[in-house]
Amino acid sequence: MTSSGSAERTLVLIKPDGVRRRLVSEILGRFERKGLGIDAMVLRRMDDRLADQHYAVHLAEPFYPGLRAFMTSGPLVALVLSGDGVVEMVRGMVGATDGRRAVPGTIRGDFATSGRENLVHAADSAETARREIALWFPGLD
Ligand SMILES: Nc1ncnc2c1ncn2[C@@H]1O[C@H](COP(=O)(O)OP(=O)(O)OP(=O)(O)O)[C@@H](O)[C@H]1O
Repeated sequence: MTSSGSAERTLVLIKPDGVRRRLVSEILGRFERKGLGIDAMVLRRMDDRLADQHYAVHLAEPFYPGLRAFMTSGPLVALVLSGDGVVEMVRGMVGATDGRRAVPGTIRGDFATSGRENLVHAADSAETARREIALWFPGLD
């Protein structure tokens, strides 16, 4: 672990498809080469309870049961990235939700062809990032 003081932070997940497809270093490398800090990182599985907490806003969505089954289907990599403006910057690097519509040059645009198995999650606001970091890395300084 490294620490980068009080810079803005975001929570990113390299989803189970990213681990299965051996894209962890590719995805992580993009964030590193961009110049973002890695403040915390772990390989772990999401269980149903954590999925329900992480995706609380999506519990009632028709796609949620499939999303939960996918997100709990294997290990994923959770990480906290830091840097000025990192929340918006990382969302831009990840690209549109549906890999079929994501622009080339983005992670999903380059590597995903699915609306569900889209490789990466990134918090969508500073407030969401704080909530998700507390969920995945309780006690992180
Ligand atoms: N219509 C759908 N069908 C299947 N899965 C979906 C659909 N919409 C969203 N998902 C899945 O649920 C996740 C959360 O949806 P959301 O709308 O928050 O997308 P996002 O903000 O681009 O993605 P994330 O929150 O994972 O960064 C998506 O990343 C995708 O895996």
